[in-house]
Amino acid sequence: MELKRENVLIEALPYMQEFYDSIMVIKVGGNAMVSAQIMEDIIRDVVLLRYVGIKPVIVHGGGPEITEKMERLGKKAEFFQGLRITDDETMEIARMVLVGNINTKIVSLIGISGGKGIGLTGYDGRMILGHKQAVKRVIVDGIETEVDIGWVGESEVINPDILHIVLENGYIPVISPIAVDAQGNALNINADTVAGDIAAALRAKKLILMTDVSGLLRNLNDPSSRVSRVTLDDIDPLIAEGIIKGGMIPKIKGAAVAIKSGVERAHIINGSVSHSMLLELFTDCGIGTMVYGPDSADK
Ligand SMILES: Nc1ncnc2c1ncn2[C@@H]1O[C@H](COP(=O)(O)OP(=O)(O)O)[C@@H](O)[C@H]1O
Ligand SMILES: CC(=O)N[C@@H](CCC(=O)OP(=O)(O)O)C(=O)O
Repeated sequence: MELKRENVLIEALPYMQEFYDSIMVIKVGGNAMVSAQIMEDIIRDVVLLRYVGIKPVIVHGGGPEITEKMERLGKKAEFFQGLRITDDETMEIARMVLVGNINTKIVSLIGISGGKGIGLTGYDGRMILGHKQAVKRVIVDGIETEVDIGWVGESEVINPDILHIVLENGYIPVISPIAVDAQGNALNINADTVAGDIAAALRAKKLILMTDVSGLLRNLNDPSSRVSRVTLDDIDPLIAEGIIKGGMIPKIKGAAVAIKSGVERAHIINGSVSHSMLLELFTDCGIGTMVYGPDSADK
């Protein structure tokens, strides 16, 4: 039975009270931004959160857009264990797409919806300091081979000061997944990893990872196989069994990093379903997959 409109609002009240003044990190994946309309809807929902007293922080991806731009420039996109092999030219393209296109688009949409967005990268306030990932060793035809994945980084230190400053002044920070190393070089980091690290550093109330599937699925071809709750202890076995793979690995690992640092819950939800974030946050029917630690089994 459909809820009457006023009941929807009443049902939301305890959640609004609980979340008031808390920080939520929202990762919007390139695959969730499948259309301009979806992107507009997601951003409008984020502005709504700000107006009910939540402090949202957006971390955005853009993997499919980087690949498309590379192909248009005649370059083949290559990945190693889900990470984009990033040579000098790829780094330039990634910065162009992430910072130049997607970040400014999101900031602009926030403005159109009546909020105040501010675009940031790891360079700003030295927010994400990192280093290049080590050369990988793999066995090919029985021979150990080295793979250099280029300017792919991992974060060492997150300085959240700049985020607190802009949040306290009513802005919605929009972060591109670019870090900086000690020499000032740009590093490409998976956006789920950045979102987990930022949520951890801010001790956010929640981390919300928006993607193009309804959550963690036991069987990728069967949407009804969604796992609604996952504890930290479930994660390694699910990866070892091959149930969690590809793009879901950095998501679940980012969620785990956040939970271990005190974030109460992480949610993996389908961003391409209209207003999925509002349903997750403000209604009794949790959607998607919730990742939680030993102390937070409730919704
Ligand atoms: N067990 C799983 N459940 C759901 N999705 C999975 C699973 N294992 C791998 N995936 C893949 O992860 C993808 C989401 O990650 P990704 O493509 O990186 O999205 P985004 O751009 O939103 O970060 C899904 O589209 C799916 O193909
Ligand atoms: C190192 C690495 O792979 N970085 C990612 C950064 C963007 C990203 O993570 O975007 P999605 O969230 O849309 O996948 C990339 O170059 O694609």
